[in-house]
Amino acid sequence: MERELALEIVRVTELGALSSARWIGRGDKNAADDAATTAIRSMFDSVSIDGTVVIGEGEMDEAPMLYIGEQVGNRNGPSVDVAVDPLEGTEVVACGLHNAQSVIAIADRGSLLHAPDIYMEKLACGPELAGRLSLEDPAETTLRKASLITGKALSELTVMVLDRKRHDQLLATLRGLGVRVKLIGHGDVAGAIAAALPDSDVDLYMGSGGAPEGVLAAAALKCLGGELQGKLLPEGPFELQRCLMMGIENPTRVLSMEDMVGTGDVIFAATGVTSGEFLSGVRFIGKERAETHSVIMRAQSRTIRYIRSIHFLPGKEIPQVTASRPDAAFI
Ligand SMILES: O=P(O)(O)OC[C@H]1O[C@](O)(COP(=O)(O)O)[C@@H](O)[C@@H]1O
Repeated sequence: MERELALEIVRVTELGALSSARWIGRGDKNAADDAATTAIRSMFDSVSIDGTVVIGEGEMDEAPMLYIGEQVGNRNGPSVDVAVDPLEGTEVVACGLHNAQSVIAIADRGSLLHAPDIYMEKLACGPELAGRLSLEDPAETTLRKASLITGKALSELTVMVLDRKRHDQLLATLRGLGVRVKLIGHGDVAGAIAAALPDSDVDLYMGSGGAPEGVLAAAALKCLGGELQGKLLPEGPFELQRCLMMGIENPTRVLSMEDMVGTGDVIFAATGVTSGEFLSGVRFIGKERAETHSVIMRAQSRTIRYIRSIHFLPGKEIPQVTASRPDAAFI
């Protein structure tokens, strides 16, 4: 993949973020998601790829746009798989909370795992720990190994975890060991990435979240030299069947980076919608301008590029919040 493609991709996440940011704090997560999806779908038409969505807004019968199998791009470029979450953190935007992003990863055709929309157990870490931990180990063993490898005392390790009831047992173990726990309300793509950024204070990301988000995070971690191991958690025969239909033969085995993102090049881009672990959110400046913060990374070079953009809004197709919404009077 040409490196210039990274810049084309980040333009797409920027527009997704700008469009959904109009909906911050308006209590309407579907409208926020629709705005990002519509913007990203239209912007993809100008991107120089022959892309197929493998992770998107759902199956063709569930989603009008960015559905699994949809062709995107202007066909004037490489054949790639596309994983896209137009708005990672729909609830976050609806409630005006932290950690929402527009996220896209592209990789050579056939590289990205077709992950069903079910939960996945995740263990993510940075380059120092990559290849040296196992999701099969109990949490305590993982922490003790991490402590030995990094030379940090258990009390100096920081683990990021989604704040969910289902993680009570994990949290009890971590607290019992004396490690520092950073809880996040939503947005585990950013959470997993935090474990691998060179300037981050997070050592590990642990716990379960969405499987599609797991693949997106794995794409980012590949660009950072980190690792994400995942284990799908199908609940009941329907979800199990869904895994099989998506070509995952043994749905409960541990999935490696290679299983999730292949061995070739990957480009990952994200733009903050609300401020989070490593990206600031959209800031509207007066009536005509808005500022965005994005990251673009490429596995081949492992450069991490942060882009701050000041957009001139009249020149962009950003859907307005419609007058029928309760707070439209303030727009
Ligand atoms: O809220 P749950 O059911 O625990 O699911 C966790 C998932 O939800 C998120 O926090 C937000 O997902 P959405 O964008 O679908 O709202 C993900 O980052 C995470 O993987």
